[in-house]
Amino acid sequence: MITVNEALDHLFSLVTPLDTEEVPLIRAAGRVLAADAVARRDQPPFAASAMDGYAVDGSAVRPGAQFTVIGEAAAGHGFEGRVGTGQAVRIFTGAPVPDGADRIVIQEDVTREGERITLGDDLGDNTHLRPAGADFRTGDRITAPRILGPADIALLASMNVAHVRVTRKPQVALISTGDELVMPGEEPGPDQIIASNTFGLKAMLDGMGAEARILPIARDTRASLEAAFDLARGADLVVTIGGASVGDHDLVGDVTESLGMQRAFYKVRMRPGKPLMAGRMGGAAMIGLPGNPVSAIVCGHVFLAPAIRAMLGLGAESAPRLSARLAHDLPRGGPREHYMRADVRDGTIAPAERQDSALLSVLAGANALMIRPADDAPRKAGDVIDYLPL
Ligand SMILES: Nc1nc2c(c(=O)[nH]1)N[C@H]1C(S)=C(S)[C@@H](COP(=O)(O)OP(=O)(O)OC[C@H]3O[C@@H](n4cnc5c(N)ncnc54)[C@H](O)[C@@H]3O)O[C@H]1N2
Ligand code: MOO
Repeated sequence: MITVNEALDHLFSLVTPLDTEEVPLIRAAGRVLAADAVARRDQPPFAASAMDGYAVDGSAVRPGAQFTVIGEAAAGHGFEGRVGTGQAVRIFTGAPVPDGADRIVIQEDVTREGERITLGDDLGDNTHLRPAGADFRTGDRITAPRILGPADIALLASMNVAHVRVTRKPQVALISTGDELVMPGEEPGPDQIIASNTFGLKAMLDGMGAEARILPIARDTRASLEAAFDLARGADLVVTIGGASVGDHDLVGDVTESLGMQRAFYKVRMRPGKPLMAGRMGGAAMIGLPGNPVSAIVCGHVFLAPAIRAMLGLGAESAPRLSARLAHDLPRGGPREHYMRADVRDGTIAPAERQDSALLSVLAGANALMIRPADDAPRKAGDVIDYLPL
């Protein structure tokens, strides 16, 4: 059986960064920037006031100094003239600072009578002025690749970049397999359960910038599975769930082989997730996940997420790990790398008591997958151990 890292390397060789498309800014949040975006202007485009007050020549500012107000500068309406000796312009936040002025005295520090102002005693030395280009200048760049968050979107808008080039969304087809499954909301028979894995995986995939399609459940017959693969045409990645193991009704391996899949690997030395398979089928990458709900979601974090990031042009990297101190002693580990549902709090990590790969409630209550290497020696409380944050 191959290791998790070997399986990941195979997976990265099955996927490539996708082509790109241009989208309006309003559609760009969460997308991956695929080409540098370049500022089309300076911000601010002029020296601007940071406060409401009076614009004056800073060299004349001292307690008790007097000025004559000769006009007004507001945001969107600058003052056309020049501020001369002994003169001031009433100014508001965001307005262009008029020629001849290089300091704003805030209105709290001023007494005004008619057009005459007198400065107070405690003026400080802040000029309350934002120089032109203080935020960014024409030609400044936001470099690709980068997942565009709200601050990036605001910055792009401010740069007057209305369209950006992003990586196309990976199209993922999700196929549940099994006679026991019905969709949420349907009435299950006495031997049936509700399909959950496709829903959890779709949430994960859509959340990271892919577009996942849940296909109709494939029944445990070759014809039904073949029909599902037919519906998956056009996807960049086809993911099956269940039917991957060695039982008489586990058909995914056989059917994909007869449909021409070039298999890269089958079975990984990990727990949960052992009966994982992957390869290329038609124009798509194919990953067969084990059916146990926690196995499918754990494989989603460990394999699907890095594969999607690679397709989005974000590089071929395993899921980022953090580390914490063990809350209590652990006995010797097993022969497979073990991804244990765990709770991290204040730098300490405690694995959940129950680790059966069918227990979704335990997964939903966890905030980390603690990683015990294969054949891990017994551990002591306080030992540092890696985990994937959930
Ligand atoms: N003799 C052996 N038996 C099993 C082995 C083995 O090595 N030898 N491996 C076990 C391991 S580990 C796993 S994991 C499972 C995986 O088996 P399959 O991938 O074939 O999955 P199924 O048998 O189809 O389903 C397992 C389990 O999960 C439920 N399931 C399936 N799909 C869904 C879904 N979309 N939503 C919710 N639940 C789902 C299914 O009803 C089963 O209960 O095999 C072990 N057996
Ligand atoms: O690998 Mo299975 O996924 O241990 O339950």
